[in-house]
Amino acid sequence: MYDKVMETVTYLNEKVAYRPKVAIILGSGLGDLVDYIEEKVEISYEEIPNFPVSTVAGHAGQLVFGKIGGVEVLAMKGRFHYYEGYDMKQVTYPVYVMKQFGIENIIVSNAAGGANSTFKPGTLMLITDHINAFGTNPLIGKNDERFGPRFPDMSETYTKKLQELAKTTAKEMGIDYREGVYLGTTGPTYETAAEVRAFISMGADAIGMSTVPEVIIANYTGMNILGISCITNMATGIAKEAHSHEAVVEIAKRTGNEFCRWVAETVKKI
Ligand SMILES: O=P(O)(O)O[C@H]1O[C@H](CO)[C@@H](O)[C@H]1O
Ligand SMILES: Nc1nc2[nH]cnc2c(=O)[nH]1
Repeated sequence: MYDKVMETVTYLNEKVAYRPKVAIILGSGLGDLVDYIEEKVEISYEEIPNFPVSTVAGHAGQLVFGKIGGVEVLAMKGRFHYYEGYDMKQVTYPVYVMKQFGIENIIVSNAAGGANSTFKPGTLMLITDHINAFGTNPLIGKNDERFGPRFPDMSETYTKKLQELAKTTAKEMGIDYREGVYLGTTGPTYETAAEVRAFISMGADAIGMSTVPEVIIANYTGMNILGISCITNMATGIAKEAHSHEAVVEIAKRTGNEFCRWVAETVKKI
């Protein structure tokens, strides 16, 4: 794994002159953030040695290097999900690459169902913590100390300093946001109403099918982490209507403008 990651890193080092300090993983329908990136260099996942490829609608499958207000960034337009059939090492492969590429800060975003009944579709939620309901962990297997420790601490997974930065920025910009706990499941089914009731009793405010594996690896490798969920629908049982991924992507795109403005301004201060 280490050699493969370094092969990918070498390729990127040769391909682009950028050396970003911030990476952004864009969730379903949130790809428009790349419109805020100037002097872009785009690379398709297909071209990158050892990189998986995206198979989900709303996930383009490109690394986008460039600048937001002078700050060099790397945006991942399209992520990998466990339900696509990738194993956890493949799902989290880009995070290993980002870290070895020298990136110290990661912003993870997602489209998620609202489990907190005070939320509504379009709410932006700053992730304060998460619950791993995948039933597995991307760090299972032999540990490579070059990446991180065998037993990573997760007592401050979502970096307090970055949360404060995002909150101050939101207040300055008049952006409305909430805070809460993201629960990640394998999908690809949306939840049953009974599962949603169980997840609420566990402390979930938002439910999705991503983010947790990436964050586990980012924390393990020692990155600073900021997470934002875009609530695209209320979770099953709270919502009256059935879910569809098309509706998820549409709401994410509609809310995307606020999300993009918020992330872009926050990035400038990192
Ligand atoms: O988490 P992201 O990739 O934003 O997408 C969310 O939306 C999709 C379901 O509609 C799932 O992939 C879920 O995880
Ligand atoms: N698991 C899950 N993922 C989502 N992604 C967007 N909405 C939802 C949802 O309600 N549940």
